Amino acid sequence: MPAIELSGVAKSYGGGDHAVRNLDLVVPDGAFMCLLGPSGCGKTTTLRMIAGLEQPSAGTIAVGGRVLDSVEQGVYVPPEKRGMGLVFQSYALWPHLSVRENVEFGLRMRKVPAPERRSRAEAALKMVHVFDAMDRYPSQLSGGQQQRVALARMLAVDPEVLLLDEPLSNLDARLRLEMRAELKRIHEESGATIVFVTHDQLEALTMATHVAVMNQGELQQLAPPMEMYARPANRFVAEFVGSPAMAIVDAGPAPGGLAASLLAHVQGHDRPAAFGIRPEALHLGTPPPPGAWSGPATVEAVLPAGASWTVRLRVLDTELFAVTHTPVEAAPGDTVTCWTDQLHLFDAAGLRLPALDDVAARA
Ligand SMILES: Nc1ncnc2c1ncn2[C@@H]1O[C@H](COP(=O)(O)OP(=O)(O)OP(=O)(O)O)[C@@H](O)[C@H]1O
Repeated sequence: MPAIELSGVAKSYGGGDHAVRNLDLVVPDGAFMCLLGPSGCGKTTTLRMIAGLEQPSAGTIAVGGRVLDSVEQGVYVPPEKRGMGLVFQSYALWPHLSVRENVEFGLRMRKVPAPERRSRAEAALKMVHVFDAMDRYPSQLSGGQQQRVALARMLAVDPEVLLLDEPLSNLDARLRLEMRAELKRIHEESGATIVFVTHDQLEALTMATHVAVMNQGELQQLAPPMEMYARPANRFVAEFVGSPAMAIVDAGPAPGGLAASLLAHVQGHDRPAAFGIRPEALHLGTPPPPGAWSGPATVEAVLPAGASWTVRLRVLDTELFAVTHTPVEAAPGDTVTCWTDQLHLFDAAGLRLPALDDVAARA
C-alpha cells in the first residue's frame, strides 16, 4: 500500500537558503530507503516533511496515493493522522514512565487490550536487548539503551511506515552491527516501508534496498546500494560511498604522470576529465588480465588489519591506496606492478561517463 511519493518538494526556513530543493523521490511499497549524505544536506528535513513535522515550501507528498501535503492544493495532514512510526536521534522517552510503560504507551493509545499490550511490549524489548531493564526509568539507562527503548516503542506498534533518523548513532560498534542485522530482519519479516536517515555510508550500503544520496539539498542519485557502488552517478557519490574512498585522478596535462598513462589507456573513448579508482580494484603483482591498465608503483606503507591489507602506493606522480584480502609480501621501497580493470570515468561537470567495460558490454 504505502509507496511514498515526493514531487517537486522544497523547503526553506524563514525564506533563507533551501534546505531541500526540487526533490522527486519515490519510496516503493516495502522498500528500505536510506537517505544518505553529509551533515546539513537536507536528510532530516526530508524525513520530517514525510512525518508531517515540517511543511514543505513547495511540492506534494503522497502516501499510497493519498495526498498528505500539497502547498498548491492547501492540503496538510498532521503527524498523528499519518499513522507512521517515528524514531529520532533524540528519543524523547517519557521520564515518569518505566521502560515497559514507555513501550506500551503507543499501544494504550491505540486501545490494544492489556494482555496483548504486555506481550507485544515484551517481544519488542527482547528484540532490542533491553528486556532486563524493563522496570527501570529512562534516567537509569545509558544513551544506547534509551535509543533501543525508543526503537522498541516503535516496533511494538508495528506501523506500515517507519521513519528513522540516525537511530543507531548512540550505540557502540558491536551493538550497532547487531542492530543493523536486526533491523534488516525486522524489515524483511514485517514488510514495512522504512525511510532511514544516516550519514554513514556503510550503514546505508548494508541495510538498504534503495539508497538516495543527497548533497546541499539536492538528490544526487537514487539506486540499489550495490548498483550505486558499482556505478556512481557523479564524483560526489563516487567519493562519498565506499571506504576507503575512491581515488579521483584529474586528467590534467602533467606528462609522464598517472593521468597521462590513464588517458593513453582510454584513447578512442570519450575523453574523461577525471578517473576514479576504488582501493579494492587496484591489484598488486599478479599478472594483469588483457585490457587492464597497469603501471609501476612504489610501496610506501603496508597496513595489515587481520582480514585485509591496506597498501599506500606511489604510482608515477600520484599516491593511491590499495586494499587486498590476500597477504601482502612487499615491503616499503619495493617496486611492484599495479593494475586495475575497473576505471570510473567522469566528465568536466563531474558526471559519470560510460566506463570501458560498459562500452565493451554494449559493443
Ligand atoms: N529549524 C530550522 N531552521 C533553520 N534552518 C534549519 C532548520 N532545520 C534545518 N535547517 C537547515 O537546513 C539545512 C538542512 O538541515 P538538515 O537537518 O535537514 O540536514 P541533515 O542532512 O539531516 O544534517 P545532519 O546529519 O547534521 O542532521 C541545514 O543547512 C540546516 O542548517
